[in-house]
Amino acid sequence: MTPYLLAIDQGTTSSRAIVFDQKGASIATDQREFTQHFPSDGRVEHDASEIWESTLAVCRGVLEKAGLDASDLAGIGITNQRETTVIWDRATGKPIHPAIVWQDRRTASLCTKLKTDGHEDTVVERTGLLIDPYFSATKIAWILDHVEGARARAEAGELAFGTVDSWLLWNFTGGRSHFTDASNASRTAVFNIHEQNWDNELLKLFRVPRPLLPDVLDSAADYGEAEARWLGAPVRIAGIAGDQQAALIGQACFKPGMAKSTYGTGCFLMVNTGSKAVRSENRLLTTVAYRLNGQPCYAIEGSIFVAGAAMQWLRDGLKLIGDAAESSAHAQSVGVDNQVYLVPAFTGLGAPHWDPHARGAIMGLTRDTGIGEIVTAGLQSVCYQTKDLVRAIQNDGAVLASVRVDGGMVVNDWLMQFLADILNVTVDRPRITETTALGAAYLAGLQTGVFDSLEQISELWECERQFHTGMPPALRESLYAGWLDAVERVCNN
Ligand SMILES: Nc1ncnc2c1ncn2[C@@H]1O[C@H](COP(=O)(O)OP(=O)(O)O)[C@@H](O)[C@H]1O
Ligand SMILES: O=P(O)(O)OC[C@H](O)CO
Repeated sequence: MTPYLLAIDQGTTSSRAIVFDQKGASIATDQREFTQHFPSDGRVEHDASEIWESTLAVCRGVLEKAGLDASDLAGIGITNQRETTVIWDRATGKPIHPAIVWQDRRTASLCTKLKTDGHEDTVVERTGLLIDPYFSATKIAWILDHVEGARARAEAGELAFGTVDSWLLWNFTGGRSHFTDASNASRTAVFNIHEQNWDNELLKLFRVPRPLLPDVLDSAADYGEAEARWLGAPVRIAGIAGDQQAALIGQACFKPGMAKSTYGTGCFLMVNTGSKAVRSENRLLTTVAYRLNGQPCYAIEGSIFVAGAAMQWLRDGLKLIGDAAESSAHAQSVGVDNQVYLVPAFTGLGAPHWDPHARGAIMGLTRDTGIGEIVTAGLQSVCYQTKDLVRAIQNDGAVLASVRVDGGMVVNDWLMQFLADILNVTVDRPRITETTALGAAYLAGLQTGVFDSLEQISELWECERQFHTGMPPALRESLYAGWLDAVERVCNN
């Protein structure tokens, strides 16, 4: 059997494809950024066709770079930005509206109304989520209410909804497969994570017609075949997971208590809770980490909307840096204790604050504040936000001895050291930081027989560097107290 696996990582800002071998080593990578559309305050859209075209381009590109043909692949694993909502016409395969991205806040007032009407408890109980514009359900309703005739067409079964995994699968299979996996379904707010099916009462509450929805499969499953016209030969699509869940798998966090934190556009901390769906008392989410052989494994998740996006804003919006990597030099010269706080609530605040109306701020400015202080505060905000999550997790009773990190930001040593310092938790950076794609490859590998078991996968994980705290407790406390004060000022709750 051919040992290569193609992982597609369709992220918020770029589409990536990586070929892995049977040892989990990456053979070649291809990546393409695509257009971000910000039509007005709080709105974020993608062109779903551009998502598909960029994905196809990187799949072709990576095979060329690896010097492989599609027939050399055992299978494809797809991982994706989650919650982002695409609705398309089943007959033409064309989207009826731009994709509404997970960061989009346009449904904030609808969410407030649903909360005021007392529905949040049912949603938390059944889905593990909260009522927030972040999740797909209100985005689906918004499209159906704003595209002429869409609601009637959805009821009549003429339209299909998908998160990005389903959209890519539909395109790869020429419209033959309309599926998603349990981890992606668990981010829609209409999937009952305990019963593992779409919840009729929630579908009614959010006004989501059942005929729109894909069937939900295990994360390692036979999803269909990518047609030969795309990559030159048919290839099995054998694994799907939301990108944060895929990172948990790529980090081999298979045992309860194991945690990973991913630093890309946003930051997502996840702790495996095994077969138990633990309900957070501190406004964290309960989610499906993965489902294998019909058995769901659950996780607690803290989601932060802006992490690397703050660096992008400093680079592209304020033009204070030419490149995200320049942030390290600024931070090294400024140091940790500069009293400037940047709260990057550009699209509201996620866990544990959940305030869609909050907006960003920079506080503590003095006459001698310069570019360095602001850039450093941007980096520090990522760590302070993680501390908010870790505190919530610890208040829920979890013991976090260490956290495995990944994502584009973790190459920044200064950031990783400050993270360990402020969390007072050991930070483990793996040798392979492309864990999201790796997780998708592992799922496809499990289904196609390239990998036998989760135990075998666990043995492939290797630590590249550990960061231990060296910060005096009093400094940690005073820095964090300043952050809490800054956050309180931007919240409207
Ligand atoms: N050296 C660095 N220091 C700080 N941030 C960085 C560094 N290198 C990249 N980044 C940030 O990491 C993010 C990219 O991470 P990535 O995991 O590719 O994101 P995504 O998957 O969300 O598109 C960008 O927001 C970028 O600003
Ligand atoms: O594209 P990323 O890596 O920022 O991840 C997006 C998340 O899946 C949103 O929930």
